Amino acid sequence: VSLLIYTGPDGEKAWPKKYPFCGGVFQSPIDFHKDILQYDSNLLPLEFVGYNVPSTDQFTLTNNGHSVKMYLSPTMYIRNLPFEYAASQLHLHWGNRNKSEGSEHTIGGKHFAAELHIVHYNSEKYPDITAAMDKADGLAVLAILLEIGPFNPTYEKIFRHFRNVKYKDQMALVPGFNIQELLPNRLDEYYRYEGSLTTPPCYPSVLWTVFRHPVKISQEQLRALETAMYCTESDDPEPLEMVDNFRHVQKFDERLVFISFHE
Ligand SMILES: NS(=O)(=O)c1c(F)c(F)c(S(=O)(=O)CCO)c(N[C@H]2CCc3ccccc32)c1F
Ligand SMILES: [Zn+2]
Repeated sequence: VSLLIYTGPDGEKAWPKKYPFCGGVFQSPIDFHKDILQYDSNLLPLEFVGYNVPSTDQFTLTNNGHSVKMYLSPTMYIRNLPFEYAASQLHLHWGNRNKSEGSEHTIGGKHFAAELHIVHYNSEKYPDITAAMDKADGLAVLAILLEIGPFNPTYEKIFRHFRNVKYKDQMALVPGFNIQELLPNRLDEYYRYEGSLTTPPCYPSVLWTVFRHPVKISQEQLRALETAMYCTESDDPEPLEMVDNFRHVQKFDERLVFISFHE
């Protein structure tokens, strides 16, 4: 998927033509509203191993033309899921400077400003993410909803590098830090459902964990996210701003979302 388009004639409605799974079952994202939620007391707080990466290590941040993503190390993994899932990368979805409503998942029909995804693969069953990404039990993605509040120094450890990945295929090195600090405080309160990748090829291979509580970043940090990057390469005569890179919520019939908390 070179220049993944979210809007216009080649937008998300056209994805199924080239990527059949995008028109298939178990598609993400979805809206969480009360009549599809069911409390499940077996949903334990997630445990993270190796997330506190020393600053002597470095993560590669890159602009891949439709998101900004940071590669993580497979020494980072999640316990307390059906299998052990090793970290692969994190990336973001956002709106635009006039409409800061770029989250993919919504709660009661409400969009949040943006959404961080940390993509993991089932390292117990598969050697790498490429082998795992089209398997029903292949991926686990953590989703953190972002909203406006005070300046967030942990997010700034990534955001400060946006000026060096403005254009497609540019890269920057980010000193290691504790990735768990990107998550909300209540790791025990989340939505859980079986869904898909929200970009082509849209494989229905993702165990989604969407944390109940949003994390706050400042208006300025959000503005930087919404205005820093382009989908196009640095020498492209017609630059295309990287904005509104979120998929709209999908139909969710006859399915339930399990919640680890009492409303
Ligand atoms: N919202 S999401 O979590 O569904 C999701 C994305 F939204 C997204 F943009 C990407 S990607 O790596 O930028 C490009 C995918 O083709 C991935 N990347 C995943 C999917 C395929 C793949 C293969 C190797 C490494 C990462 C990924 C992704 F899982
Ligand atoms: Zn994503």
